[in-house]
Amino acid sequence: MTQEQWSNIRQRLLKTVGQNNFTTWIAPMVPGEINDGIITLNVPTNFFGNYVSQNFSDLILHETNAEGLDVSRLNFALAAKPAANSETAPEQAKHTTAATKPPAVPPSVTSTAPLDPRFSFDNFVVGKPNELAHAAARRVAEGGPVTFNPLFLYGGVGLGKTHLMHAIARELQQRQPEMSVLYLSAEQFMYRFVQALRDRKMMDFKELFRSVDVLMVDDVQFIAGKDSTQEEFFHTFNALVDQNKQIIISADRAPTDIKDLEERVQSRLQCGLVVDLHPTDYELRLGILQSKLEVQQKTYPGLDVENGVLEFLAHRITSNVRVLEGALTRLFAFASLVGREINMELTQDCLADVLRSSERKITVEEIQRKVSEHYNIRLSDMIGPKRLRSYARPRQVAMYLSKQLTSRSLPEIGRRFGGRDHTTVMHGVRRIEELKQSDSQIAEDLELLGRALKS
Ligand SMILES: Nc1ncnc2c1ncn2[C@@H]1O[C@H](COP(=O)(O)OP(=O)(O)OP(=O)(O)O)[C@@H](O)[C@H]1O
Repeated sequence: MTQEQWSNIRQRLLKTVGQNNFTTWIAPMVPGEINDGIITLNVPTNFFGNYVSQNFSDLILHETNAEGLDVSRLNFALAAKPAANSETAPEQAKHTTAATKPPAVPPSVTSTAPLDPRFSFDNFVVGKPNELAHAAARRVAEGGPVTFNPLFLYGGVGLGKTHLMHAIARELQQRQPEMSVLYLSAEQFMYRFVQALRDRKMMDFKELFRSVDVLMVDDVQFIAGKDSTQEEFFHTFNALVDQNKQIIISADRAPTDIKDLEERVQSRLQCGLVVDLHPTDYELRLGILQSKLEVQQKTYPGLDVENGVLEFLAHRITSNVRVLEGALTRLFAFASLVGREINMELTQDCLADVLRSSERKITVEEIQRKVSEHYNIRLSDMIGPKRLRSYARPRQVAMYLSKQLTSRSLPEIGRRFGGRDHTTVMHGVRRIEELKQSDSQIAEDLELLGRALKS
């Protein structure tokens, strides 16, 4: 880090922590190296390091990142020589610690992030991939005795985690309006925490979070690597579980797969019910499209969709529900603008970019794996030098499919087949092209493999 960068960070910290805190806690620190996303800060005493770590680390991280530095952790090391100002630090520390105790102020009113009215159970389409998550969410939304705590929902991007969280919150509020339900993203949790530190309102913060009946935190993976936030989250979590209050968490992966999440936090997150939303299948995608179609038709009455269009979209757009939904919205907007009906031609025109980017990229390695499984030979034999027909034919099939289904050139394909020459690949491809016409078994194998790879 350059001197100038550190000086910018210090200036911003001065504004957020105030002159007193700055002189006592920030000014004496001397930055060291940044390694693997960890910045070393040299501090005069262990006590000093602990205090800064507990009270200011998220702020420091935030400002360091704002300066464009890729830092996810702070490491406090004892400075060889006392840093400037350090002699005065312990004395001032006492004052500051005392000063951080806030005056007794009533806790602020519990407020939730606004709930999206579109996200209710009524318009959540259930299929095999999400039925367990849906059932668990429904159970929690009934608001009965707490049976699993926390409920941990996870799944890839755009598979409906936030939708289910909002649906639970809405349902709980409707069934039991007196219940205080706090829904927020993990990012908002962190910013509230940092703000409470800055404004010296930690007591209010703690009281607010410990007084709710249901706490819902979306995208918890966000706090990974943010040590003080994790610590505070851990205490909040424990306090609520102790009081038998329901906690619902979502993340983009399972607790054990969240890197840089403390082990104790991971283990707490797993002690209730962990359910995942699997990637959608064709039937679920079609169901979702049909339900979104009704919404679109209310906005654009009279606009019809030709048979086969929804099926085509469900087949082609497999990445996530958000993209699927966006595609339908765009189709309707486009059709109503140009005054055309929604048929296959319009769909191809209007969604060319989405359809192109959602085409699955098949790799040579995948092809090799599938083909060797199909012919029941080892992958190493397919790539290796053996020339026996029982290896050579599958190898040629794999070369042919690699040419057809990937954008790799012949030399690139050759390199992936044990460093073979491009002429060998060309020969293999031609041989299979010939056999495809004369050998019905080969033609059938190609058809089957092609379909399996594209699905
Ligand atoms: N089963 C479903 N039925 C109806 N709509 C769905 C379903 N699954 C997802 N959606 C819709 O897809 C969009 C994306 O869902 P959502 O925001 O809940 O995803 P997410 O899993 O929270 O994604 P992210 O990881 O990006 O936070 C929303 O508009 C949501 O309504």
